[in-house]
Amino acid sequence: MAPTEAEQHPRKALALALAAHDASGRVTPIRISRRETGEDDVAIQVLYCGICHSDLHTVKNEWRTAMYPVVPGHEIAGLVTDVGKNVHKFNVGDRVGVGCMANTCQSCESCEAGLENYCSKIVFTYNSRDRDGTVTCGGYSDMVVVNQHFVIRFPDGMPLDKGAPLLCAGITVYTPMKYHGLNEPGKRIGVIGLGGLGHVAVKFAKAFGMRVTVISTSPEKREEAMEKLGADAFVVSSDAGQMKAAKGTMHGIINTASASMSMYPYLALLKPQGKMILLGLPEKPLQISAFSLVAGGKTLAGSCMGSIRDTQEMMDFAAKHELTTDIEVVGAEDVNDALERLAKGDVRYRFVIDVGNTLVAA
Ligand SMILES: NC(=O)C1=CN([C@@H]2O[C@H](COP(=O)(O)OP(=O)(O)OC[C@H]3O[C@@H](n4cnc5c(N)ncnc54)[C@H](OP(=O)(O)O)[C@@H]3O)[C@@H](O)[C@H]2O)C=CC1
Ligand SMILES: O=C/C=C/c1ccc(O)c(O)c1
Ligand SMILES: [Zn+2]
Ligand SMILES: [Zn+2]
Repeated sequence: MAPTEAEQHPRKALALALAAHDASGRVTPIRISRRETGEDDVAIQVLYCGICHSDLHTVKNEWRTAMYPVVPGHEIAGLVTDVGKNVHKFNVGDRVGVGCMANTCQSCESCEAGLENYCSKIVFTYNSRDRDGTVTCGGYSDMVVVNQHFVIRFPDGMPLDKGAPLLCAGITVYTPMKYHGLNEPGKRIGVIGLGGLGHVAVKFAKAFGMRVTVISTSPEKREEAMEKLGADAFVVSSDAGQMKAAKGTMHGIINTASASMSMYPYLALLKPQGKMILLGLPEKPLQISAFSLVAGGKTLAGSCMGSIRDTQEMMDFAAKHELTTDIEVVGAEDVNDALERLAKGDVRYRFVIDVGNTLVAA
């Protein structure tokens, strides 16, 4: 494997990674450089990394932002291998994780308010311009080096493989539930899209004591949604009768659909003054009529990932409730197959790469 031009850190450690090189989205093994562990850094041996639909949008350049070669992965779980001299919170051997953010300015209004996820200078974990001018590489890689502020502690007893997807999918659904009052026992919440984010949304909503309706394009997910995940109701969005029966029943909806949609039938499911929180980031615009919001005094909001403080809170809440994710573990050699299956919705409900055992030099 030839070193690539991504090997540009002046003081560096070499790492093995899977990178996409063009909009086919196919990944191949490459060597990349990581900066040496800085004073405030934590070096982590990656053992597991979830495959988020954002990885797929990015490697296929659906958001027109790809800076190839792209090394995706922001649901990273592993072990600390080295810490900088200013790091006192973590020790070698600790079980840790990294989510969507690798750095922020830590001084703007959002950062000061503990909402780093809305920092205008955010450095995403991958495909983002880092402070030193290099492009960040994510967790489809055997090691990462991250500023200590962005490292999350795995609670005792939470498995690294099933816990990894909480670092993006988990915090992304937990945050809007917390900030929009969609965590109150007895309230009825809808979850659009039973995928990586959606299935975790159902689990958090049930842990909060809510009544949950899944709104899905996939009738075959009904039984599992209700019997395994604990959803209280399941509505097939293409079934006009089911959608009509569910009209006006929901206090809030968490919308995780990865593809564009007409919002009209979904907004009709909200009670008056209900809220829909958009999480999905489809490449094409959504269709929406003003009447579907104005007439019922409804709110349409967006939410992006979550703060570091909330991520740790979410992990601790999940551990307390024995809440993890439903995963299919794949080897590094099967990541392209997994990406193709994710594009088709053929996963229950998150692929997680067994990086530690399978991403090894040939
Ligand atoms: N806001 C944020 O901070 C974040 C946003 N995201 C974005 O959220 C989206 C979901 O991510 P993830 O859960 O990983 O993706 P998944 O592919 O795992 O799940 C998406 C689900 O959306 C549903 N869906 C697909 N197409 C349509 C459609 N045309 N109409 C309605 N529903 C549809 C499917 O569920 P079903 O079969 O039940 O219909 C599918 O399983 C992505 O766009 C991702 O980029 C991800 C993380 C953070
Ligand atoms: O999977 C999470 C991705 C979130 C995200 C939000 C906003 C944005 O511009 C991105 O590139 C990614
Ligand atoms: Zn993600
Ligand atoms: Zn900031």
